[in-house]
Amino acid sequence: MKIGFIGWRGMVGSVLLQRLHEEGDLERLAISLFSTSAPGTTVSIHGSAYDLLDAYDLAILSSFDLLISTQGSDYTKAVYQDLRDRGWAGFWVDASSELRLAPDVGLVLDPVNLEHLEEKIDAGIRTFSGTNCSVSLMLMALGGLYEADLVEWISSMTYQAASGAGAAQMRELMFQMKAIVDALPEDMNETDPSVLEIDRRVTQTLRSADLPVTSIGHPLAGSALPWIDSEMPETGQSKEEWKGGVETNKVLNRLERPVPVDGLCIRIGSMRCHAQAFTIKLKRDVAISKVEQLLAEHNPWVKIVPNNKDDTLRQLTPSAVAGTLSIPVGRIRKLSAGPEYLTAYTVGDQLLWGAAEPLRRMIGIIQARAFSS
Ligand SMILES: NC(=O)C1=CN([C@@H]2O[C@H](COP(=O)(O)OP(=O)(O)OC[C@H]3O[C@@H](n4cnc5c(N)ncnc54)[C@H](OP(=O)(O)O)[C@@H]3O)[C@@H](O)[C@H]2O)C=CC1
Ligand SMILES: N[C@@H](CC(=O)OP(=O)(O)O)C(=O)O
Repeated sequence: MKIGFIGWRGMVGSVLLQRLHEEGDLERLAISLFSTSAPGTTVSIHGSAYDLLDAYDLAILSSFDLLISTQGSDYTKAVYQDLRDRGWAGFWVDASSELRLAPDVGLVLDPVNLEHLEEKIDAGIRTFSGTNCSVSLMLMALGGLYEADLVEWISSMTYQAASGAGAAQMRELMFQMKAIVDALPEDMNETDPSVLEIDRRVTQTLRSADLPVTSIGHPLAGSALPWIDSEMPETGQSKEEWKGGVETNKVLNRLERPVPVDGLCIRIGSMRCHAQAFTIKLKRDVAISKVEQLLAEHNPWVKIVPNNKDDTLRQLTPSAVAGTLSIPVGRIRKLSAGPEYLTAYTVGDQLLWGAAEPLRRMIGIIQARAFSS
């Protein structure tokens, strides 16, 4: 199987490259790298030299059996249809949202929908997309409840990291934090200035025209932004909130009889971990011990965090989870609204399970299903 990778230099792409290297896939699969900006040059990555191929050369692209793109929607728009129009029948695996909702495109999240993905490959589907990061992370965390068909509806309130908006936003978040710190006296000690003076300076900095906001658009450090992505017509939802419902049901192959998923999506000053607080209406009263068992048994990455203060604050935070594949789920308890109302909270690295890891695993699934003799 001849594999080409476009977008390896970007944020999602470099995390994918790192994972391919860690798993030995990079060397074992002899992957070729493409570039939109510097074709013809040679780069050295993880000890191997790569001659970069031209990411806009349709003849070269169409000589590959599998193309994996983390280059973004604009690139997909620019080449994907032209490739298909010239008869290319290889596999296209894409991180962007460009093709996700097309009927003949599968959404990749194999710990949740492996059988469905295999059926699609067998049925001749050759285009697959990664799912929205909040959706992937929610399904990794709550897959056990969906699998047991216990979910009547879910409200998901998200706390999303800067990385979901892009590398420039992650950098700008740090510059905003620096501007805040720079506004405080250098010789500040435990008592001087007063906390009210500190607060005054912080607020003044956040409202200042000098605060760097070119990428994020607004102060995010020391603040929170309750709108992610564009506005959807009529419903009042942000596009990120809308994706929560549609993409969840597409991953679960339930577009005909969808489970309602809705809530507010909030950008916070976390670097690369999204957190989500769920209110779940169960179809029936299920004991907490059973809920925990279903969640824990669903996949090897989900981890139940006991609902106490110490475990929660040690294990269920972006600082504990960033850079790992772990999907901790905690704060699991029944709400006072009634025995069918459950709450839970999860944290996940949005560049790993939220973006790169499902794509990496899809390479192996395609190889096993379509290329093993
Ligand atoms: N499924 C999911 O959950 C998520 C998906 N995404 C999607 O993944 C796609 C890629 O996003 P992201 O990784 O943030 O894109 P980036 O902007 O980080 O990278 C995209 C491309 O930009 C080019 N580039 C230009 N300047 C630089 C630079 N200084 N450093 C690195 N690359 C540079 C590179 O192309 P070249 O080498 O050819 O010049 C690179 O491949 C998007 O469609 C995004 O929506 C993002 C987050 C989560
Ligand atoms: N929109 C997500 C990132 C993401 O997954 O985007 P997309 O659905 O376009 O892949 C965020 O900002 O956190």
